[in-house]
Amino acid sequence: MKSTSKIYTDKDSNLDVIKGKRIAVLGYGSQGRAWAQNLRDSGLNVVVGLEREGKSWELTKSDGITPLHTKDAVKDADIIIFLVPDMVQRTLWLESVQPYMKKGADLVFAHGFNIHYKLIEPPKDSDVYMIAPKGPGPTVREYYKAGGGVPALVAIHQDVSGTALQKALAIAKGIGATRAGVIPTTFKEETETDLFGEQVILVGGIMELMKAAFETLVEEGYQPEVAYFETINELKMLVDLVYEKGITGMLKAVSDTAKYGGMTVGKFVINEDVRKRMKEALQRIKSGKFAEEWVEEYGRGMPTVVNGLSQVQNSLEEKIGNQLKDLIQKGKPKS
Ligand SMILES: NC(=O)C1=CN([C@@H]2O[C@H](COP(=O)(O)OP(=O)(O)OC[C@H]3O[C@@H](n4cnc5c(N)ncnc54)[C@H](O)[C@@H]3O)[C@@H](O)[C@H]2O)C=CC1
Ligand SMILES: CC(=O)[C@](C)(O)C(=O)O
Ligand SMILES: [Mg+2]
Ligand SMILES: [Mg+2]
Repeated sequence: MKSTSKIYTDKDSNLDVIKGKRIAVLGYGSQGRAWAQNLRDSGLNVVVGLEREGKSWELTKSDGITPLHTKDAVKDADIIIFLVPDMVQRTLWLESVQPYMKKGADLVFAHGFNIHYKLIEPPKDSDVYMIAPKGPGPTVREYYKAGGGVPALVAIHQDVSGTALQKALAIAKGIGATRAGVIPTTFKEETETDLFGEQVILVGGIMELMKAAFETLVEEGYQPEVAYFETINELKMLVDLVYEKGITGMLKAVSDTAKYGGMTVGKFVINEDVRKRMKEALQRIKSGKFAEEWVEEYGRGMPTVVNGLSQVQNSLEEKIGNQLKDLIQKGKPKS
């Protein structure tokens, strides 16, 4: 184990290093919309670069930010931030950024995928760095507006100017991340851990665990509504406890019966075999096999993602969840 050498906060970062510099945020989706608005509200000079005048274009304007065609946005930009989907970045780079950008402009990422797997090979005279928020875009915006911030990782791939870290921390401050904390990492560590996290726990692991538990109860004849509350809806309340008070806090809030059952049966279900598979999943990420497979899937129009989404949408648990939605919302505290 090697712990972090430093956690950066507001006092380690200074917006002045990038004040007045022209920042082009490419893409206006989950992260792009949050970053552009947070950076603008932090007093920085932001434009948004988009390929087409469609939905994102209109949204940008209605949020009070100037949308430009990508090539016009990058033309005068000092800092170019890639916030389009990972699989779109290479083509965007080759067709609309590289030929038009100012020599030596900074290239900035929110995830290391394209640099780490060498889908983008940046020019030698650019600073290349990453600020990777550890949370979804809408949360990055929501926390910032409320005076807080979502924690992030920073990494430097190329530091030609000698000031890449200061600039990365200034952007982290501009999006609110230093109000929480920013941990230094490498493109390799961020990419591999981010992919691992979303595959085995945050997205893949939790989703399959919820589905498997729900279906087990329903197959055994229990009412789907009861199964939904038990295996899907209540998860948020327990995760919230972990978020606020740690695993210990969660354990203290549940009954002794749940503590005993959880401690013994948890290990029986999530056993050594599961850990072996987690290692296998990590191995596929480290070897580049996962990246290769994903690039190929994307090239075929993402059939697995499209079909998977429609299967989830049409599943019994989603139907039950939708039926119970009003009732669940009614019980939530109004804040
Ligand atoms: N979604 C998230 O919460 C997180 C995302 N990231 C990273 O942030 C980056 C952006 O991801 P998201 O915000 O999820 O992207 P997204 O999928 O929300 O981006 C959509 C936006 O990208 C643009 N776009 C989409 N397709 C395009 C195309 N074919 N050509 C040109 N522009 C196109 C449009 O402006 C659209 O609004 C990625 O590197 C991702 O790994 C990092 C942390 C969390
Ligand atoms: C939200 C986030 O951090 C993820 C799961 O890694 C992603 O959306 O790629
Ligand atoms: Mg992530
Ligand atoms: Mg991710």
